[in-house]
Amino acid sequence: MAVYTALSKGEIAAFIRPLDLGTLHSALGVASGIENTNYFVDTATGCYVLTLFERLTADELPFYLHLMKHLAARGIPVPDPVADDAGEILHEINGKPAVIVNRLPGQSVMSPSLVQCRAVGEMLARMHVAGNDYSRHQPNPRGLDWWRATATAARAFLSPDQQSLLASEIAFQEQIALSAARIPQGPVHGDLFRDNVLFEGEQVSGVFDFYFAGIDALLFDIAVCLNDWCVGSGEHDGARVDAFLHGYEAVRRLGAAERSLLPAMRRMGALRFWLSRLSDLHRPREAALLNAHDPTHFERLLRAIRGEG
Ligand SMILES: Nc1ncnc2c1ncn2[C@@H]1O[C@H](COP(=O)(O)OP(=O)(O)O)[C@@H](O)[C@H]1O
Ligand SMILES: N[C@@H](CCOP(=O)(O)O)C(=O)O
Repeated sequence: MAVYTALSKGEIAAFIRPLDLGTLHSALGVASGIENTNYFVDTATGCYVLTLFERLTADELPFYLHLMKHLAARGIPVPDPVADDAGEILHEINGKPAVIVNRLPGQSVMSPSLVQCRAVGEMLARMHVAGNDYSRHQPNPRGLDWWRATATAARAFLSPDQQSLLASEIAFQEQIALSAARIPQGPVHGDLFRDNVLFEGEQVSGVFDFYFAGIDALLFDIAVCLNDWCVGSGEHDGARVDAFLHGYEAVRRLGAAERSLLPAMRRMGALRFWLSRLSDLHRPREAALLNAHDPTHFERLLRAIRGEG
């Protein structure tokens, strides 16, 4: 994120007191990320991340928080929300919903090796398998309805050529929606970019930022990853794509229908992030620290996957 809500050390100390996390040693606002306010919080018992939700409401959060608990309980290295004495994992601070999770070890890798691409593919498949029996349901919050609404709002900022690309891509995605609904579905992370994964050497040590998760085609997650992890200077880096898919399929094989829908899903992933970046750019929020992402990157990628690059 950014730090949208500044918290004093005293406020953070008061927040963690009922959670048995020990004395507060330090609290540092985190500059990366764009959705929520995050603080790295170190206490006598360990290192944690405190997140204040700036857009999501308390009603919307249980799907994400329980998904993280579900995956953590099955050995996936994801943040595990800390419960209070009553077993409640969703808290409140300054009138906003808040959660505190363990800080995962490792670093994000912006230029992943083939071995790291394979490792993230394998981890994604493990997440998909582990999420198979997750019982809560919520549609992908960045699905068709959201694209339509966001495209309408973004239109004023686009050239005629961009408007026509947007309209034609949404029409294409509407056409394939039925086929996409017939391939394997389950909880998807929805935003598994390089900055949401941590590595220790070649091993994935953490996957975080589940706040765009929902139930959707598992292939959507694969497409989002290929669009971020396996893109070099052009549309895609074939060696990285192969490494990622080999890793994924070592755990979960793709069906024939999934394979044939992959290019369409990659278009869907590019559309989704083009739209969200446009929306963030043109409707920026107040933040003490905020780094906006470039929408034109995904416009170019979308054109390239459509064969118009
Ligand atoms: N559980 C965690 N363990 C380690 N680092 C984390 C964890 N959660 C967040 N971070 C760090 O905080 C930064 C911002 O988190 P992120 O979830 O991307 O924010 P936002 O939801 O605002 O986009 C990340 O880039 C990462 O460095
Ligand atoms: N990954 C998205 C932006 C979402 O921000 P995050 O920091 O919450 O991952 C993008 O690159 O557009």
